[in-house]
Amino acid sequence: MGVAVMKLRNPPVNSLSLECLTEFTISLEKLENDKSIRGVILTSECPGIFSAGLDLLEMYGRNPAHYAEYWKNVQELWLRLYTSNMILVSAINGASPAGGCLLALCCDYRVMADNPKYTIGLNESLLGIVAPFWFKDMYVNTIGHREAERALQLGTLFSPAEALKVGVVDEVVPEDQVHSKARSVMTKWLAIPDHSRQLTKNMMRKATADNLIKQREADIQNFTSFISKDSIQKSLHMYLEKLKQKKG
Ligand SMILES: CCCCCC/C=C/CC(=O)SCCNC(=O)CCNC(=O)[C@H](O)C(C)(C)COP(=O)(O)OP(=O)(O)OC[C@H]1O[C@@H](n2cnc3c(N)ncnc32)[C@H](O)[C@@H]1OP(=O)(O)O
Repeated sequence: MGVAVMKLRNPPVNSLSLECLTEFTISLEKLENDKSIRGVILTSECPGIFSAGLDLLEMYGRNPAHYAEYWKNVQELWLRLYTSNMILVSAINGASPAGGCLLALCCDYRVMADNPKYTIGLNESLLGIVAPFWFKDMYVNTIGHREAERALQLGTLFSPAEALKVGVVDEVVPEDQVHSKARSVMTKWLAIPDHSRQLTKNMMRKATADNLIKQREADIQNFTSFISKDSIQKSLHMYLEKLKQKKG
């Protein structure tokens, strides 16, 4: 029925390394250019993890040129996903913090597995970093200003039930039904004529995408100088140590 399933596979946690981001963007571009494909189901092949978000090791201990290159690719993937003409449905079958949540938010519909161990949200402030304006814009578009304001400041990671309540996801289903539900949602969306659905999507999303497009270079500069700061590098170091210690 012209539907592709994209499975993220970058063990152990599907972090979005530079290589992973680049491959993702290229695959998406290929699908976008394949006229037989009308929809994509985005999911993960890593057990229990949808995506751990941006790769912290791409943002820690590197040089400014690397940070700039990395951020340019983060922007590129986001723009492609957010403005895709295809129907995107995410089957969120695991934890989905920060950049993982960002991927899901780009989709037209989000189905999440009902497992309280899986959380989702933009938790950047917990890491001592700040979600950029275009992450924030998409959050506001999805859950409204007040909820986004609170969730962004607190770095809230929502359980599936909370995520459903606040509107971060559209549906929560038993874990073994995530993929079948994503497929049935896709079938419903495929019944809508492409041209009217695409024009409507574009109307809803264009202003948010244009907001980044018109200041991409400044956003890269801003990221590079922010992430290069000693204080921010220290925060990332502490966060990485905390992740290690968690293992015991
Ligand atoms: C204007 C400036 C703007 C700046 C904005 C920058 C925006 C950033 C957005 C982001 O996406 S930042 C990344 C945020 N991600 C997280 O906070 C997730 C952190 N990870 C976790 O919470 C957990 O790892 C998990 C995903 C819930 C999985 O838990 P699990 O117990 O299954 O695995 P771990 O033992 O914790 O991890 C295994 C292994 O993977 C490493 N790792 C985890 N997450 C990342 C990551 N995002 N990047 C790189 N590496 C990661 C972890 O350190 C372990 O490594 P080890 O070597 O095996 O110890």
